[in-house]
Amino acid sequence: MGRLFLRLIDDDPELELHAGLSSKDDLEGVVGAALVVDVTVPAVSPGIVEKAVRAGIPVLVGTSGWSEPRLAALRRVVAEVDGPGVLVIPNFSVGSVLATTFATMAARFYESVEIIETHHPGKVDSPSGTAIRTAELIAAARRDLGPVRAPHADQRARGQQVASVPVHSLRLPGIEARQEVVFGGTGETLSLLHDTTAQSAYEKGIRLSLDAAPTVTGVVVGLDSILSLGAPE
Ligand SMILES: NC(=O)C1=CN([C@@H]2O[C@H](COP(=O)(O)OP(=O)(O)OC[C@H]3O[C@@H](n4cnc5c(N)ncnc54)[C@H](OP(=O)(O)O)[C@@H]3O)[C@@H](O)[C@H]2O)C=CC1
Ligand SMILES: O=C(O)C1=N[C@H](C(=O)O)C[C@H](O)C1
Repeated sequence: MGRLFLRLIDDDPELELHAGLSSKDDLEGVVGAALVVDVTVPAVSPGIVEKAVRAGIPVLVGTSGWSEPRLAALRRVVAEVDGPGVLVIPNFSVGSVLATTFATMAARFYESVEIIETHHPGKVDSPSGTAIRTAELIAAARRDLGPVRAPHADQRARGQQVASVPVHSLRLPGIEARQEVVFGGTGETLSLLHDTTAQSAYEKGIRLSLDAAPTVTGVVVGLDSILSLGAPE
């Protein structure tokens, strides 16, 4: 992802790279930048983002692992500093954010829903950030209806529950990223499948996010927040 960002920044005459940092570099390297982009690993992402916010620099986060408790802690830091905002994008693919939006729309109509996410074997975290975000939005859409029905959820093979939604993670060669949200109802199922077949799927969302992030206030989450996803007129 870092390399993809470097290429897109290089291609854009409006943008200039301040510094490209890896795990071996000192974080002081961000000082003086107009925007920090964090595409690292969930274990270090909160520290990087907090450092940038406290240095007065807006942040675009693509790293996974930003569940609601982590976002709540970040909101407190951003409010305390009363400075730049943070744009957190769990998935830069337009198709993925549409699929998550459709899943949120369907959530109130089904008692049962489970998520199957499949990624390349190099992915270090599970469940994926996209699956966590999707499960949390489904639970929020059903807030007055209660948790989803997940029978025998205490058995390990039934997946990890995120906001009551069972999530099953597969790591397989031959796959970039895929998520299927399966709803079960009376005499029917509904499956919403999104497949990322190449990293080029992230390019449009990255360009839009680089444009939007410097002027964001507070903590803003999701590509849907900067896209117009309303129904056609
Ligand atoms: N939002 C989205 O649409 C997408 C998000 N992602 C997420 O983005 C993240 C990165 O993915 P990906 O690029 O595939 O992962 P990689 O493992 O290829 O890259 C991780 C990068 O993080 C760097 N890093 C690790 N630790 C630190 C540290 N302490 N300080 C600074 N940099 C560090 C690594 O540096 P080094 O090379 O020195 O180890 C490396 O450059 C993941 O969380 C992934 O889930 C991925 C695809 C799409
Ligand atoms: O690591 C990846 O590859 C991806 N990570 C993000 C996630 O955890 O959801 C986004 C996308 O699924 C690719």
